[in-house]
Amino acid sequence: MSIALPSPDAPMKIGTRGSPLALAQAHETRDRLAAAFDLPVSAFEVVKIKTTGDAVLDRPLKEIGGKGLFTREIEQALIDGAIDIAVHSMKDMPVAQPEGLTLDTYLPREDMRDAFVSHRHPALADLPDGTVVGTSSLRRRAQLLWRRPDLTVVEFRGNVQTRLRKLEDRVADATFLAMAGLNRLDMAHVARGPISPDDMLPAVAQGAIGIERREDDARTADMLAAIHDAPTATLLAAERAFLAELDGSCETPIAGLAEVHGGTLRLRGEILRPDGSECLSDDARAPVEDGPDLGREMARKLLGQAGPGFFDWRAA
Ligand SMILES: NCc1[nH]cc(CCC(=O)O)c1CC(=O)O
Repeated sequence: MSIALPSPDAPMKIGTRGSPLALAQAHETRDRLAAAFDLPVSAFEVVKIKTTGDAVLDRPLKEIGGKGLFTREIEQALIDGAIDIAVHSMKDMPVAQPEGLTLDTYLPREDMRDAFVSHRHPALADLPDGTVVGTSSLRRRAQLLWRRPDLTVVEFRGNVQTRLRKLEDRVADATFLAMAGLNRLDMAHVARGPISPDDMLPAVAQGAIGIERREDDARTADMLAAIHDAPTATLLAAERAFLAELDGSCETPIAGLAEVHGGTLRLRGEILRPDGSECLSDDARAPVEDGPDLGREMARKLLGQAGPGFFDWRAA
């Protein structure tokens, strides 16, 4: 196989959102590609793209609505040929991609756990009755209220830096962030520590970076194959099959986590009512290659337990 590699004169264009975390993820992708092909980083150009989700900061995400809030403009740039690859947090990605695009390259998964962040309280378990916590994640809100109905949850939008400032301003006394994001920003020190998945099951695909390309772009496909992490793909195949069968989007409180130990895949899944009044969960094991089947089965089982009405609030 011989492929024409990108060069400083004809760089590969890497599309990304402009947030510090998105840029860190784009740079990690660039550095892995440069290392794999012994290219200078100047053979790559990082192109910042503003999305609807970045532009609208004054409303809760669920009100702006729609799938692909943080991805639509980036995927359009890919389709238009303005960029060659797009780097995404897999947890923000819908299960299906637009016609003509492929999303099947993953970097090695970072820490998939949520982090507890608070200036005033050392741990989630120590939060006094009635503490005000901030999150814009429907999943974290529902999980917190399920375990701790006494807590007051307030909307907390913005990037990591914005959220930390809101804690300082005492808009809330604790918040939750993905460990992966903090690690990639070299900001793990702002967390009191990771939260065990037993206490807060992470979002499907949390901590994984995915790289999207045009389906018919063979050179890019060949290059991406060199940095793809197959173990991460195994985990995400199970988790995203679970999500797909639930027809999940960012409007639905869903959690899912796959892990492989000794050749066996363990999948934990959870669906909740947004107000935390009900939580349905499952925990099952299967041979590694059966992860997607296990994900679909688990989703159907939970949907069966939920019965009609569980997701009715979505229609409102
Ligand atoms: N919804 C925003 C988002 N998308 C991905 C991450 C973190 C990185 C990751 O999970 O890979 C975050 C921020 C957060 O949850 O703290």
